[in-house]
Amino acid sequence: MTDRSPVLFDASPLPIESIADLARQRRGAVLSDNPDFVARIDRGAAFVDRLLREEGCVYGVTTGYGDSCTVAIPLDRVEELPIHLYTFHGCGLGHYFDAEQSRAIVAARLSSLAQGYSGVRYKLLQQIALLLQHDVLPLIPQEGSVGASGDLTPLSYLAAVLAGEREVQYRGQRRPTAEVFAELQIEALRFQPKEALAIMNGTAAMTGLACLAFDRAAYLAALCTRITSLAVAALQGNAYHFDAKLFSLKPHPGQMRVAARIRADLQITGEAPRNDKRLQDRYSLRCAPHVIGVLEDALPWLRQLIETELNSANDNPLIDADGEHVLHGGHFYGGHIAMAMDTLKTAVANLADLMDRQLAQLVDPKFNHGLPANLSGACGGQAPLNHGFKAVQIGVSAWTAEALKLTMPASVFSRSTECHNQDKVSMGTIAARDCIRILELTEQVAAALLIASCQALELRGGLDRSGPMLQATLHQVREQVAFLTDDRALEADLRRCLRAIRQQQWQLYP
Ligand SMILES: N[C@@H](Cc1ccc(O)cc1)C(=O)O
Repeated sequence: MTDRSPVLFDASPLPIESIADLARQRRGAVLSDNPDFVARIDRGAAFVDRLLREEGCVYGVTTGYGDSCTVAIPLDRVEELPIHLYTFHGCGLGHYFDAEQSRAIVAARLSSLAQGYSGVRYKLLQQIALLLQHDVLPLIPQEGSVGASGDLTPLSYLAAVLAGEREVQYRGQRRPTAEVFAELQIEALRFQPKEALAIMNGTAAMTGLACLAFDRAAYLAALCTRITSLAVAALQGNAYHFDAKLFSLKPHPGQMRVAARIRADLQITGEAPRNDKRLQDRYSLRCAPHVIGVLEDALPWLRQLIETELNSANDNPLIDADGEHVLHGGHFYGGHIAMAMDTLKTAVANLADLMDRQLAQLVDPKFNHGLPANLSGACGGQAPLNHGFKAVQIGVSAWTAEALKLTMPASVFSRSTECHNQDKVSMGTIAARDCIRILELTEQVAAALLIASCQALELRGGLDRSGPMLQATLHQVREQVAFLTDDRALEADLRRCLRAIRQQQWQLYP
C-alpha cells in the first residue's frame, strides 16, 4: 500500500521518496511537536543567544559574511544583519524553479535545519512547515549558485519569503508574499541574528533537485527496460541474450535485475538453444542490460550520497548546544551532490542514446526484419504518401543529441569567487539542473520509443507471441495513443504519453 501519511520532520532520517512524494503532493508535511525535539531545537538558538551575550562575538552574527568576516558589526545593529544577507543575495536570474522543485527545495532545507545543529528557533522550523502545509512556495530563480557556500542565492528567496518579502507561487499564481500571508493570516518572521545564515548557507536547492532526479531516473530505468523488451519482441530479436546463466557469469546486481526483467517480459524460461536463428543482435538490444544496468547499479550508491546530504546539518557554523561549541567548517560544500548529479546525468543520457539506437533499428527496413519503413501503418494506395515515424525519429535524434551535449561534468568547472574566500566550489546546483534537463529530454525519447515500439509490435501482429507484461503495456499505451494508420501530427500523443511517464502512471515491475 502506498503511504499517504504526511512526511514527519523530526530529525530521523528521511528517504528520497519522502521528498519526492511531498514535492509531487502525494503526501503532506508535518513538523514534530514532540517536547524533546522542540527543546533540543530551541537549545541551539538559546546557546547562540547566550554566546552573543557572554562573548559579544559570533561569526556571521557579529561579523560580516564570508571574506567579510573580519568586519565587525556593532552589537546594536546585529539584528539588521540577517536582513542584509537575504537582501543582497536577491540577485538570482534565469527561469524559476517550478512548484514541484520548490517544494523539494523547501523540504530539503527543513530536513537539514531539523537536525538541530543550526542554532535556529523551533518557531523558524514551524514557519517553513507552514509554507509546505499551505503550499505557499517561494519563487526561486534557478541561476546564481556555485553550490559551495551553500545555495546562498536560491535560498535567500526562502529566507525572504519567511520574512514576508518577495514573491511566492500560490495556487498556480505568482503573487507578493505579503499579500498571500495576509490572506492566510501567516505572520512574517523576524529573524534572530544567525537565522538567515542558517537558512541560506546550505545545499538544499541541489539536494531537493537531486531527490527528484533520482526518483525520475529510477522510473526511467524501469521504463527503458520495458521498452527494450517491446523492441526485442517487435524486431524478433534473440531473447536468449538475456539468459540467466549468461548473466550469472558477470553478476552486477543491477544488470542481472534488468536481464531478469526482460526475461520475464519475454517469457523466457528454458535453456538457450545451441544456435538461435538470430545469432547475435546489435548492441542496442544485446547490451541493453549492460547500459541500463549501469544506472541500476549506480542507484544504491547515489541514494546513499543523496540521503546522507538530505539528512545532514549542512550549514556553517554549526551549533553544538549540548557540547557548547561553535563548529566552523564547510558543510555547505555540495561536492557529493555534484558528483551524484554529474554521474546520474551521464547514466540517464546513455538511456536516451540506447533508445535512439533502438528506434533506428525499428524504423529502418534495412534492419527491422520485415517491418514497414518508418513503421507506417498505411496500406494500399495510401502507403506511398505516408511517412509514419520518420519525423519522430528525427526528433528523437535531436533530443538525444541535446541530452548528450549536457553531460559535460559541472563539478570540474570550479572557479574561485567571493574575493577568493570561496576559491574551490562544487557547482552541484548546476549539475542537478543539467540532470533534470537531461531527464526531461530522455523522458521525451522514452515517450517516442514507447509509442513506436508498440506500433512495431502491433504491425508484427505480435500480441499473441508476447507475454502478459508486454500486453499490459500495449493496452496502457493504447489508452493514450491510437495505432498510427494514416499520418497524423503526433505532438498531442507524445505529450499525453510524456505526462503519463512524468506521473509514473504505470507500475512496471514489482
Ligand atoms: N558560506 C560562507 C558565508 C557566506 C555568506 C554569504 C556570502 O555572500 C558569502 C559567504 C561561510 O559560512 O563561510
